[in-house]
Amino acid sequence: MKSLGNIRRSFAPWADPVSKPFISFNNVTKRFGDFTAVDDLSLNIYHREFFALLGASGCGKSTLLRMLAGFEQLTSGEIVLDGTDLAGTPPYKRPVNMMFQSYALFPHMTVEKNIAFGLRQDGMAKEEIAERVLQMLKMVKLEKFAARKPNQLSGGQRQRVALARSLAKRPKVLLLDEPLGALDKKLREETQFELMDLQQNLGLTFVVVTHDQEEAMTMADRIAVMSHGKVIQVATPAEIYEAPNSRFVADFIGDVNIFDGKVASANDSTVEIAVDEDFSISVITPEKPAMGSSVGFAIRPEKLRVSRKPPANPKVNAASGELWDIAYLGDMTIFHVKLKNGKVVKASLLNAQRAVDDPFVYDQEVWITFAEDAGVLLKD
Ligand SMILES: Nc1ncnc2c1ncn2[C@@H]1O[C@H](COP(=O)(O)OP(=O)(O)OP(=O)(O)O)[C@@H](O)[C@H]1O
Repeated sequence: MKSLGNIRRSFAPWADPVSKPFISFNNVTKRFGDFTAVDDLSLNIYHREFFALLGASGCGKSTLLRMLAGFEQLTSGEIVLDGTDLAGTPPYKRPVNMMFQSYALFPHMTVEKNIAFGLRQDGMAKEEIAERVLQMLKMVKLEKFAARKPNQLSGGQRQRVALARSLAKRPKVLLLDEPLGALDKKLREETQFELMDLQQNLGLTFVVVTHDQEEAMTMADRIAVMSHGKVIQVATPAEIYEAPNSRFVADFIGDVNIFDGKVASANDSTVEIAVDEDFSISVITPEKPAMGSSVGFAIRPEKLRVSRKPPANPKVNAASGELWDIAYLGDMTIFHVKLKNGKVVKASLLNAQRAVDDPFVYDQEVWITFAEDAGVLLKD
């Protein structure tokens, strides 16, 4: 797994002030009539990065990819690749290739011919084509299937042919629009890791569009979360999850509890938020919200502790309630706790032990507590 590899751990060109972006979207806008699909968007992607564009349907992520590939003209702004403004460069002359869904394979051609197609069009010598195709077949582990037609393959195999075909021309950048959309869960997960290996071994830059947050979290070095043609946050999966910059991102990625309140006090590092008369939240944050302003506090279910005993200070970072629902999922248990103020919060507990002496039961009075650095302040 890439994320555990030492090489990858130190891969962070975006944090290095001397490294130059490989792809830059500078103030890119795309309008269809009076509808703005991409709105004054700026974004940098680095060489060898696995970059994911994540967002709900219609947020503009495919349009962004299609502009990079050259299938769509910009209304304004520029896209720079490796120091060159791409305006005026037709799609087939760009050093990018787009991987289409598996159904874009030619049904009457064998796997081998499908992979060779682009190379032939480019007029590559026959022997060279044969060599390249074999290399691609090995890479996607389909040597034995070279002579089959697409309809004689499984969905996953077809997907791998589509991948081999799009990599055969050795593009500097591979664009993938929902590449694993057609696959079932298990195959999808396997293919995710294959894609990550390939990208790393070939030293390519991948830009993938997906609406599947788990997929983006698994594969990407960084994720851009998009909404209504704008980028809301660009960060590593861990940062997106642990330090969402907005209510939108906190809510979009994973499960979250959000509390609303007003800023009651603040010092250099800590802000106190009054939620109601029995419950206030002390949070360590670099944010400097105005006194009395309305803010939110986001905390993930696994960061909440559930206990039967009241904590030492029951007014700060602690609230009591009733165990409303218990869902045992095997590896973890999810608790829904209905607080005194009526709000239902979600807490998850890892089942690290097989048997528990004194398990939680429904309707029991419990306390949820959390640490000062367990959640984030949301100013919007
Ligand atoms: N050719 C077009 N003419 C008019 N509107 C378009 C055109 N292409 C896209 N749009 C609109 O632009 C918006 C963004 O489309 P886009 O395909 O980029 O979304 P997306 O985020 O990729 O969504 P999905 O996940 O559903 O593919 C949508 O509201 C879409 O209806």
